[in-house]
Amino acid sequence: MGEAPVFYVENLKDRFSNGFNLRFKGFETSIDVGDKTFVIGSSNNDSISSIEVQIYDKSRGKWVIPTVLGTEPKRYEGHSAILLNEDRIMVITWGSTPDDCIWFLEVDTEYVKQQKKASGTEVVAWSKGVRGDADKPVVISGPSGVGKGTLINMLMKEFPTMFGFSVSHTTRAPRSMEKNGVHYHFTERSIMEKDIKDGKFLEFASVHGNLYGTSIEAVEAVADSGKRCILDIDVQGAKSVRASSLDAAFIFISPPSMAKLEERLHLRGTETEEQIQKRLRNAKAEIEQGKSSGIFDHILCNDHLEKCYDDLKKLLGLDGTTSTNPKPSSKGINLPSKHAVSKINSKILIKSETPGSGNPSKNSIVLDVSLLKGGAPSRTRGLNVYAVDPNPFSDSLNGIHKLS
Ligand SMILES: Nc1ncnc2c1ncn2[C@@H]1O[C@H](COP(=O)(O)OP(=O)(O)OP(=O)(O)O)[C@@H](O)[C@H]1O
Ligand SMILES: Nc1nc2c(ncn2[C@@H]2O[C@H](COP(=O)(O)O)[C@@H](O)[C@H]2O)c(=O)[nH]1
Repeated sequence: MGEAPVFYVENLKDRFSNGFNLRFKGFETSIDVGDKTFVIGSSNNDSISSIEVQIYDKSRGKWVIPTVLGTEPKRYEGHSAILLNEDRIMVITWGSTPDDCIWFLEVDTEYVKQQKKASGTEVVAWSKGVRGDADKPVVISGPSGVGKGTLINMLMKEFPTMFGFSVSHTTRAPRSMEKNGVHYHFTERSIMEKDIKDGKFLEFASVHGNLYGTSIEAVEAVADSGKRCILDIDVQGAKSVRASSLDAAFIFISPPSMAKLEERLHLRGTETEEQIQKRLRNAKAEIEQGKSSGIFDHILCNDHLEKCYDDLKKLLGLDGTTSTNPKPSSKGINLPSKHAVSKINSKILIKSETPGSGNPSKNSIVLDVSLLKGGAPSRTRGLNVYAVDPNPFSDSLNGIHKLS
């Protein structure tokens, strides 16, 4: 069954020819969501062009400038926009690189609703689209010394192209073998506190007397590399991530006994006796919470390391029953710079607006958004992009033949 293509992009200048004082100097699009019109426009200041958002509240007849969360798209020549699921606007920037051209402005997702409630203001949030099928992040938690880091290192060594580590920030001093930017971003408390206040952290917690936290940027960096993100965080952090809109798998590692945990901390030799005792006191509460709070999807006991590692791999589908070959990549496909966008079901057709510009496979692209995962406050994953051979007799996607 063919359906009429839906093209929501309208030019505000045609629609509101007078009366509204938009501060955009260049290109803008407007999208209606319920009783609000979201106007996305370029504001040019000499060399830099970035995207800004204004909302027209039709029921109140008022313009609102929302709080904009997340990193917004940079430098573009123009953009197309289309509404998805009544809660996010897909923005395709013109002339950006393949890795940087698909963005989502979330206007009514769970995350945005939470932020609106918390701030009492109008909020929208940017999330960059990442091509491909990277699986959801994995949160690994458990008491200090249980072996989280050891298990994660084994995983990253065996599957280097599959997993990426979310490098946390901490105010604790580096251990002798630890490198800044690799094991942690070692930082001063005042700087970290300011960044937390500025909304740069997905979660943070005071752990054993120091501040630890996962920046949104750390998780985004892994998603951008196309890898599955692994977070090594304490139980309080896991609880915060669980309450956030980051869709993740939560695994708790428990020790075989407190005596074994103490022995491991002593053998590791990275803390003073006083610090070890503090970590052991905290461990009791963490184990209780880990096992009973319902935060975690899975609990693994790290008694014998190899056995625990095998169990972890099974949980992650890496026990040989699932292919670990890299999934086909759509990373290299360029979107036509100036284009028209239409939507049928979960497929967005992008057609070049530059006539006679050569190979049709370069001009017509389909974005399949049926498997979107994640979103603000991190990346939106699961975007599949392919070139198509458009049927010249039909504007509907029924006539499209996949090329790649
Ligand atoms: N199953 C195991 N049996 C014996 N020793 C282990 C086992 N797993 C890990 N270890 C050892 O225990 C010590 C603590 O492990 P690791 O540093 O990985 O713990 P962690 O959970 O990451 O701790 P922290 O939260 O403090 O960073 C290390 O010396 C490691 O080699
Ligand atoms: N809530 C968070 N906890 C974190 C983060 N990074 C690490 N951790 C946890 O802290 C303790 C101690 O770590 P150590 O390196 O000092 O031994 C451990 O349980 C980690 O899981 C974070 O970003 N957020």
